[in-house]
Amino acid sequence: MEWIKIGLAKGRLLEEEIKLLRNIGVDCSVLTSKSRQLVFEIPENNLQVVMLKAPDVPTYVEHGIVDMGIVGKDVLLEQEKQLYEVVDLRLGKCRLSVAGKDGDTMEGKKHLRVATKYPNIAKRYFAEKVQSVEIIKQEGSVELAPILGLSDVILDIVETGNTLRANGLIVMEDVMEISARLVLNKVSYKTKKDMVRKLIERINTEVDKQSFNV
Ligand SMILES: Nc1ncnc2c1ncn2[C@@H]1O[C@H](COP(=O)(O)OP(=O)(O)OP(=O)(O)O)[C@@H](O)[C@H]1O
Ligand SMILES: O=P(O)(O)OC[C@H]1O[C@H](OP(=O)(O)OP(=O)(O)O)[C@H](O)[C@@H]1O
Repeated sequence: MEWIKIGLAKGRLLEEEIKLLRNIGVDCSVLTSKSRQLVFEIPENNLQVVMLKAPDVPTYVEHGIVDMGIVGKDVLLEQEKQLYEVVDLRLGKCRLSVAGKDGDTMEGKKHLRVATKYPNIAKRYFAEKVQSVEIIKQEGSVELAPILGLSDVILDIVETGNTLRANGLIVMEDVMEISARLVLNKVSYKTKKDMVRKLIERINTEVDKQSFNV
């Protein structure tokens, strides 16, 4: 049997990813079990599902270990892997923003210290603004950096704004809107064309239906 292999980001996007699969007719009962299993087979839908850490999704897709994957646009922009981005799934919506201490300004700063989990995005963003920067790579709790004096600003995800507010920070500039994307291995698109196209079509129809309902 020919399988379509799909890599899902197993963090905060997972629930919405599973809902999307369920809505296009995939039997997701095995995926909702609380087991530590990472690879699942759903033979009724010829689907193999692999649970990945979000930043690893593009790597597995680029190498063709999975045919397709679901991951945030932020991760795609940071990594710039060789793959096709085929559908904006309009889930996992948030923004990438530059934030700093309430009352601070970036104006007139000769050299700006930027703490972020997204060093490549930050480098490109500030280069375009012709702003000289020192990028300080973080793994999490990025909001701490300006509070404790490690950086002047952060470039990070903002969803509700709760984390910024709770730490006395404000958005200084919005960089871009983010949502999850369906991405495709370039070879799978050719070798599994019919299966892949059908799946993309079903996903597209479902995304349009959801957007219409909003
Ligand atoms: N409030 C948010 N914070 C972070 N990511 C968000 C948020 N809202 C939506 N996203 C999207 O979800 C993705 C985060 O998924 P991920 O699984 O890495 O998050 P996580 O559950 O915070 O994982 P971890 O704690 O391991 O970093 C981001 O790449 C982004 O596209
Ligand atoms: O605007 P909000 O709704 O508050 O969401 C944004 C926060 O969520 C994310 O952090 P996460 O929870 O992933 O923790 P982390 O600091 O470990 O990355 C992100 O890095 C922000 O800190």
